[in-house]
Amino acid sequence: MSLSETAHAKINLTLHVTGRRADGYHILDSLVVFPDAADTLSYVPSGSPLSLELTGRFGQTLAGEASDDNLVMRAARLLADGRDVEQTGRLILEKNLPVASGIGGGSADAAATLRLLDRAWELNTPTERLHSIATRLGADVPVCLAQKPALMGGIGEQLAPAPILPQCGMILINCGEPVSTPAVFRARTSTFSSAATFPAAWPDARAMATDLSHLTNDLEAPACEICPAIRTVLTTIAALPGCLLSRMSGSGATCFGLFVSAEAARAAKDRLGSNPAAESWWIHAGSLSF
Ligand SMILES: C[C@@](CO)(OP(=O)(O)O)[C@H](O)COP(=O)(O)OP(=O)(O)OC[C@H]1O[C@@H](n2ccc(N)nc2=O)[C@H](O)[C@@H]1O
Ligand SMILES: Nc1ncnc2c1ncn2[C@@H]1O[C@H](COP(=O)(O)OP(=O)(O)O)[C@@H](O)[C@H]1O
Repeated sequence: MSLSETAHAKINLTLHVTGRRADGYHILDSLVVFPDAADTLSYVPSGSPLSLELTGRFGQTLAGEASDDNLVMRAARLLADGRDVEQTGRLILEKNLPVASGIGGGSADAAATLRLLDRAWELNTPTERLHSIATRLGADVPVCLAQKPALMGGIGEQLAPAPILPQCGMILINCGEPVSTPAVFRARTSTFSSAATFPAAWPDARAMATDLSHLTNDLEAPACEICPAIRTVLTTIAALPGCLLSRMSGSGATCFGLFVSAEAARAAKDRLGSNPAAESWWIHAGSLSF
């Protein structure tokens, strides 16, 4: 019987860089949410050694890289490490999310692999061990394990519950240019922000957008220097009817717009049809998955 997992995109509603560790990694303070845009990872049992097939709009983007280097296969190997498990079966990754785009697609796939193979191989791995494996795979992988809104600290491994979020809609736009995360961290100025403070809950999307507008993504300015097309996307989103807030996610280049509802976000997406620049963009409109 085949099994599958949904790997939701990760969006940093805010991202403050508050410090830097001796090893060069940056200390972050970020409010993270998960919209309904996602990759899908499936597992089909077989007696053959574990393999990975890539499908979906962005499958070809990853096809040039060795399958063993894919975060899915790296996650599988780490999960099996030191366990009595035969690493067999077919993994099929439907890659719907743009690659190297600030929405943690690879991290979401790695986390989905840990959840999926833990079930498929009947490992019952303790949560703390899954978290520790996730941390070794990448700074964004731990938050993608539960795919729940979270306040992310440390370099990404410290997780606390997010404020209670209101219903809202979100549009995501990626201009198609991959952006290197280390390059964006390197391009930032040397100043650090303080950690953000949040209320316990927001009554509605407007109140949330107002509070978020006083906070920042500290990687947005350096990413715009590296990839000026991000500015065009941000301006386009901000001008959409009903947009409450526009901002870049992670290290870019994907930007999001907040709306009162998924319907409002979809209506705004329809308006983009008349924008010639949008023809080559990846655009998603929907809601947050709680
Ligand atoms: C910036 C963020 C914000 O959520 O998102 P993305 O832009 O990747 O989506 C993440 O911290 C990215 O997490 P992830 O993509 O897993 O990073 P990793 O593979 O662990 O690290 C890639 C590189 O980014 C830099 N890095 C990453 C995380 C961090 N807290 N400090 C850093 O300085 C380091 O140069 C590191 O070598
Ligand atoms: N399953 C995967 N999906 C996306 N990228 C992957 C995957 N496996 C390995 N990678 C590598 O990880 C890098 C970061 O990808 P990604 O997670 O999409 O970036 P971001 O966190 O900025 O959205 C890519 O450049 C790619 O080479």
